[in-house]
Amino acid sequence: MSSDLVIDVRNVTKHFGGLTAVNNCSLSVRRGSVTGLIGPNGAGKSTLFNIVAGNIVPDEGAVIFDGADVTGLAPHELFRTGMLRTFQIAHEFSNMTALENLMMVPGDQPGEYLGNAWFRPGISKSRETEVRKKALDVIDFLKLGHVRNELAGNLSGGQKKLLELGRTMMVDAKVVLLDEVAAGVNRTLLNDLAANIERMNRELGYTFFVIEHDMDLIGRLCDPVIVMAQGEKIAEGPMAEIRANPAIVEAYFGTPVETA
Ligand SMILES: Nc1ncnc2c1ncn2[C@@H]1O[C@H](COP(=O)(O)OP(=O)(O)OP(=O)(O)O)[C@@H](O)[C@H]1O
Repeated sequence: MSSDLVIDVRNVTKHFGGLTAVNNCSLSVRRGSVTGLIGPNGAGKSTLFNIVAGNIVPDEGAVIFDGADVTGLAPHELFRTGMLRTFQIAHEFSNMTALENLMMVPGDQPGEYLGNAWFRPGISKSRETEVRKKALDVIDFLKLGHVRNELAGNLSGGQKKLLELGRTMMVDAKVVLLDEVAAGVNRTLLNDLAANIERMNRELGYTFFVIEHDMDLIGRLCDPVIVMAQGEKIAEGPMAEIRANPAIVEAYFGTPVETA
């Protein structure tokens, strides 16, 4: 075990019936890195990601998070250890403002929410003030001040993604799992989103593990990039190296990966 590794996937295998989606796969995410996971369709990326996030229990192998074996823990249990996956803002939250959404991030206890005395009559005023201040800091960091009182349901696709990122900042995640963050976001907002991920990483020290089909985004954000194919890790390195490896590009992408 190395304290440098925040996620350490060891010899993980997952079968679906007769199909081996993840095959004795080992990979790790270094603390402070933005690590990308790429590979062709059906390579096993989502399955591996779901195993790390606690949504799927592997048949074999272990997931070590921050030095502790977390194999088989449910997502809410992982949440409490500091591993967070961004999800689309749930439907019931779309009628709350951006600021309220941040204040509704779960706290340490199951069923507990950090903020908003309206939902938790017992919450102390000072606690609510503290959570509100934190939410405002997050809004400020992500430059969402102009929409802080806008209902989340009315935000643009990119603004919603920023708000999802903001929710991870409310609980000081040790690692953020980002799943297809570019999907449905236009280029301009994607730039904004990428810049914020970079700032969270460089200025605040967040670690990211990113699964993404957008190679430009992967190239911009991630180092290292891990390549999976047929359930196994086949390469790891800076995107420039991955792109320059004709065997990987041709065998696993079919066509050369365009340079950003
Ligand atoms: N719940 C499931 N039941 C049965 N087979 C599954 C299940 N989930 C994934 N698979 C299969 O496992 C293999 C790996 O799928 P997975 O979704 O992990 O790949 P991926 O690399 O994420 O692909 P994509 O880039 O297309 O999302 C595929 O052959 C897929 O059909």
